[in-house]
Amino acid sequence: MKRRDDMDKKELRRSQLDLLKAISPLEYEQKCFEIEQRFFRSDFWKNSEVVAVTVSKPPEVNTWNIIKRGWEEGKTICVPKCMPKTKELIFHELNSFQELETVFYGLFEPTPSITKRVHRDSIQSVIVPGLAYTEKGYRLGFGGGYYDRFLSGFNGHTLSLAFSEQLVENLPLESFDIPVAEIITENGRIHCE
Ligand SMILES: Nc1nc2c(c(=O)[nH]1)N(C=O)[C@@H](CNc1ccc(C(=O)N[C@@H](CCC(=O)O)C(=O)O)cc1)CN2
Ligand SMILES: Nc1ncnc2c1ncn2[C@@H]1O[C@H](COP(=O)(O)OP(=O)(O)OP(=O)(O)O)[C@@H](O)[C@H]1O
Repeated sequence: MKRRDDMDKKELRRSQLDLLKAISPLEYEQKCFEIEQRFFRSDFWKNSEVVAVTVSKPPEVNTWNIIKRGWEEGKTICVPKCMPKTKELIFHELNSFQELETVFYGLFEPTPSITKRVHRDSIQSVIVPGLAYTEKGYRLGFGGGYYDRFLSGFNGHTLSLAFSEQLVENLPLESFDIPVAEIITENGRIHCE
């Protein structure tokens, strides 16, 4: 039987996704632009040479321009690959969108045979994805527990990009949940620590 918190989370995921899907295309573009602009001005971005980021899929905040800007600025951009059996997340250096492949869930992942693996210790900063966040930086993800596992033992900087619609009063918290240090929305920056 599923635990009560898991059921809550499942419902929360569904309702957050519905909320995000209801953002109109023009509003989506504008908010993504504002989040991006604020992000590029942040110390997080300026001080990170090796950055881990997901390849976004709507209705998530768009990360494609961040990847491109990173390449322009000579940063090392690492993107995640899921290991479904162990629920482990590994990162590979991405230098072209053509190095991506679709493995499952309609998500883009690095093609392992043509990209170099980057170990966790070499990653300075991680942009952590999620569906909902509290102002303390706690996060509801897609449910794999991939980032919770990756972040336990990660000592670098963490940040999430979110629409203000993704900020919630509270979330069902569990012992393994690791908060992100800051959140950038179209309206401002939240310092969580
Ligand atoms: N763009 C993007 N890429 C990303 C993430 C993300 O949030 N956004 N991830 C962030 O972690 C990882 C992928 N996360 C995943 C999380 C769960 C499942 C999955 O298989 N889910 C179950 C349902 C789980 C549930 O609802 O309880 C399934 O579909 O069977 C797949 C991928 C890595 N890449
Ligand atoms: N550090 C960990 N060690 C072992 N199991 C974990 C850890 N973190 C999470 N899990 C397991 O992973 C499952 C999914 O966790 P959770 O619902 O918190 O995922 P999520 O935060 O929504 O997803 P993600 O971290 O991928 O964005 C849970 O059943 C949990 O037991």
